[in-house]
Amino acid sequence: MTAESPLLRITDLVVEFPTAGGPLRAVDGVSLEVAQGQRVGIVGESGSGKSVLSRTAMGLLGRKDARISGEITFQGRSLLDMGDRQRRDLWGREIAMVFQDPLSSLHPITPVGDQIVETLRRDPAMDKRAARARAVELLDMVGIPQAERRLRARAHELSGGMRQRVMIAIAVANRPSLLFADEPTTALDVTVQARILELFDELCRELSIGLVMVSHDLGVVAQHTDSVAVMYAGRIVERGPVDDVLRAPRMRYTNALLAAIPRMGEGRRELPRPIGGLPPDLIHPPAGCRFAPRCAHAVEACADQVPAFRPVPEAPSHEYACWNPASRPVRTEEAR
Ligand SMILES: Nc1ncnc2c1ncn2[C@@H]1O[C@H](COP(=O)(O)OP(=O)(O)OP(=O)(O)O)[C@@H](O)[C@H]1O
Repeated sequence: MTAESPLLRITDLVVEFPTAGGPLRAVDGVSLEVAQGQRVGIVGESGSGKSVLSRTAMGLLGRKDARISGEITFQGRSLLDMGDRQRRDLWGREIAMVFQDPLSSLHPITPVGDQIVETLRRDPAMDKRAARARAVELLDMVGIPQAERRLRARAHELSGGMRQRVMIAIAVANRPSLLFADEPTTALDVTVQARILELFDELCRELSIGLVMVSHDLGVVAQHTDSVAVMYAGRIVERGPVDDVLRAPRMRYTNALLAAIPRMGEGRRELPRPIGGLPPDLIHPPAGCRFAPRCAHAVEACADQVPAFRPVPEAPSHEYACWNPASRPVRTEEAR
């Protein structure tokens, strides 16, 4: 992550929802940076705050929806203080999004080609003819065969993988600098998933797009991101270059997440070990380390003192928040 001018900078973000039981802090003091062309993964158990964090960073969740404090800047401009119109201008041009379910994002009746053309024509310099030619190029670029013919197809006439490719073509149509992908391949079968993830890799490399990928799948993040932030109960508890964090995790929860991955066909001897216990109540979270009540390695400090981020001495961009960290890689061979 570059310190000078990241594409996206999130500083001390808190997102709190009012609920009948009291304020629920879904994101609690998160800071994160994404540089141009950098692929950042956000991982964590269900309910850890990944989607709320990314939806707030995209500007989909704002002060009207929740109590938000902290700062989010995109290319130096504050996203939280931006008016709706300015924000809409950014979407589809500078900031793009791909979600799990393309059917709900694509129009059911309008041919996909027209939907791409419409996105392209947000640029006033783009006439209809040029937009159509560019739409063919885009479908071709995302690996849709017979692109010219496919322009006329409607969403339901395409397979799940093709629909996700169309969504990606729309997302990158105006060469955004930042792309959010929330569980982008979860609904797809493994082979299609691999091709789509390779496509993201290519797009980030060739168009220098910064990518924020939310995923519960550590294997996907290990192979298709440069750095990773591990979330637990609204906080980032470990972060850094993906190879360091997932090969040599220090925070016990990251270890537990890795141990919980089911693996097939690798001749493994150990069975996946699901994380015991339940995530904490975010209205009344534990006082110290939030993972402590479920952690087999908890020491006295964990119960009432929040662990601060500490760098790993031999790899200082790898940081973790744990009072009793793993002293060396515990399950190195399983990280990938
Ligand atoms: N609009 C809302 N009002 C109240 N609570 C909410 C709201 N949206 C999310 N939450 C709560 O915020 C917490 C974080 O949710 P979030 O969806 O970000 O988790 P996640 O890590 O993305 O989970 P998953 O992997 O299941 O999508 C959860 O406890 C969730 O119930």
